[in-house]
Amino acid sequence: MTITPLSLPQPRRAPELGREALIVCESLVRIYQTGSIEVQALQGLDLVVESGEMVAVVGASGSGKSTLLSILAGIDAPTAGRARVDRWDLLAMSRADRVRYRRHTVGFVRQQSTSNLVPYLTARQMVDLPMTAARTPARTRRARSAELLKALGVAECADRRPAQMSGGQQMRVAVAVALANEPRVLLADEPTGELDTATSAEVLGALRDVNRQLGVTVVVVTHDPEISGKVERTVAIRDGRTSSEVLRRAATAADGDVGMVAEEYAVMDRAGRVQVPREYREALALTRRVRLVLAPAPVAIRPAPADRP
Ligand SMILES: Nc1ncnc2c1ncn2[C@@H]1O[C@H](COP(=O)(O)OP(=O)(O)OP(=O)(O)O)[C@@H](O)[C@H]1O
Repeated sequence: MTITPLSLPQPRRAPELGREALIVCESLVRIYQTGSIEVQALQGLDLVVESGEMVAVVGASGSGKSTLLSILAGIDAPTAGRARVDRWDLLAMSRADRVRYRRHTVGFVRQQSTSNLVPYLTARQMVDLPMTAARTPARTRRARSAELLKALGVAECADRRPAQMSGGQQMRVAVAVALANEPRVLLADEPTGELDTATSAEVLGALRDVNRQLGVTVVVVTHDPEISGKVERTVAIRDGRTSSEVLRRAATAADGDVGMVAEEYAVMDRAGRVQVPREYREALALTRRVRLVLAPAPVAIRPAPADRP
């Protein structure tokens, strides 16, 4: 019997994953242990975010989105794998490093706007608080609070307490608080989860401004198609792994109109594993064995003859 070998081009050396990136997660694992029960919230997740990007993370309930964000926020520690943000290795941080990291490198906004805020403080006092903890001089603190509240469109709330603000204003003040110490990364967990459509659009606008005008890298976990459909990159998590990504870019049509084009990509991990989307598997009747073909496209995936109906 003769076996036709695959004819492969000379291998190119794979570059190190995300060497220049701001956020790199590789084969990230988080196992929660409750009694004798183990839950694998993250099962080898890969994620690379470049400095200056705005990325939405989507996925079904329980897929591991909040776990990922808590790890990136320095609140939770991974069980295994690699996670680096800026110069920080999130698996090897001391307690003191973790405090520094949370104070200066990342800002975190939670879903309930009220849980981000202190009920008896004004917006100005709340933005001041993280800077006081970082021993920023009073004059700089005053200037930065005013600047941030203005940049987020809530300057008129400076002397108001949370109860005197709308849900959208509370969320924008929470973003200002998260940005007080000039972090490079803003992490937001379902920031529009409790808001109506108009207010959600307002908060999305604020996150975009933070990204584009202040140059902060934004990672936002969301179920809200208003957010995930409007950012340049949406990463989907399934069962604790990144399964696919949608990239959006502006394109000019033949009639000269500029519109957004969205392209979906499957994500391949370091071991070369790709999850073929269910629609493709069903449409092509792919089951257990598949045939990989190198030409004419770089790689085509076809059903193995025996698996064909
Ligand atoms: N502290 C914990 N202890 C035990 N299990 C946990 C803990 N936190 C999360 N889990 C489990 O880990 C898995 C992932 O949870 P996670 O909250 O990250 O999902 P999610 O995608 O954010 O879900 P949702 O969209 O509902 O917020 C779930 O099965 C969850 O029950």
